[in-house]
Amino acid sequence: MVPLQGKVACVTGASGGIGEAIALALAGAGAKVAICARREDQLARVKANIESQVQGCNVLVHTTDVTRRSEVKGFVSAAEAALGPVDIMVNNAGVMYFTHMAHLREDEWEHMVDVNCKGVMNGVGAVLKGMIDRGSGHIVNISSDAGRRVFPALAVYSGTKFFVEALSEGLRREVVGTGVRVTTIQPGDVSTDLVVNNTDAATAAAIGVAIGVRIGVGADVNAVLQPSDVAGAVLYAVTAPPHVAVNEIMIEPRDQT
Ligand SMILES: NC(=O)C1=CN([C@@H]2O[C@H](COP(=O)(O)OP(=O)(O)OC[C@H]3O[C@@H](n4cnc5c(N)ncnc54)[C@H](OP(=O)(O)O)[C@@H]3O)[C@@H](O)[C@H]2O)C=CC1
Ligand SMILES: CC(=O)[C@H](N)C(=O)O
Repeated sequence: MVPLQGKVACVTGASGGIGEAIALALAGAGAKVAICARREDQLARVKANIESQVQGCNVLVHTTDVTRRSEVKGFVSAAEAALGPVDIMVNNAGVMYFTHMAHLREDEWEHMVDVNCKGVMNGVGAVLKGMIDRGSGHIVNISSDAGRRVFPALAVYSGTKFFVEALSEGLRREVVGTGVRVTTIQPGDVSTDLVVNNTDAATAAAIGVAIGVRIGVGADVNAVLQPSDVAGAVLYAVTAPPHVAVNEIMIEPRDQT
């Protein structure tokens, strides 16, 4: 079954982790896929991976920093020129730093706001008018369970994900009647490299989390999600019948408290 045949999908932050899995799932469902992130070598790896698994697929790759509005518009323009109008925009790029605020990692605070908040706004801004003009389109914002409750040492990160929730809910209410749908996905712990570049070892030790390694290494299989689990939630939302709005999906490992 190819439920997304003829559809065009853009995925930000698709050089690994959840974004890679989402791009693979959308391509597997028949969509023409464009991916972006900053690391060219990893984007090339993802393109090769998807094309080896999905017959006839040709993934468009665009090096993009989502904090730069012009680059996100450039990504969408490149996708539209090569593939056609964007039907599905997945704003997935994100960063997370475990850090206590008293440690004043102000650069990390700002980086989270820039990528997680401004990056999502830039993604919305690049596709919204076209979707409204065409009377159809689906914006999927990758939030977090941290967009629903605040976790230790994630004050700023949780703030950014609460922002994603508020922006998405506000947008959804504004576009009612236009044919555009908006979904947030709120994953719990997923086995990715999200905290590999964390540096606040004192905070990590204090709250008992592992940084500098892939999330979930050594964890019980029921205590961590795989990126493909999150991709499945995205696929559910974007393949729902046109009259159905899947506004939010919280998906956590069975044994996460
Ligand atoms: N893993 C988890 O437990 C959870 C993750 N999430 C969310 O899922 C999303 C994906 O994270 P995940 O896959 O886990 O983490 P990864 O670190 O594996 O992936 C993050 C992706 O974002 C990209 N990215 C980061 N900064 C930028 C930027 N400035 N411009 C463009 N792309 C950027 C990275 O690419 P590059 O470095 O090449 O630019 C990479 O492709 C994030 O929004 C995260 O908050 C939500 C809940 C749980
Ligand atoms: C709060 C969390 O750690 C969540 N798994 C996320 O990475 O967003």
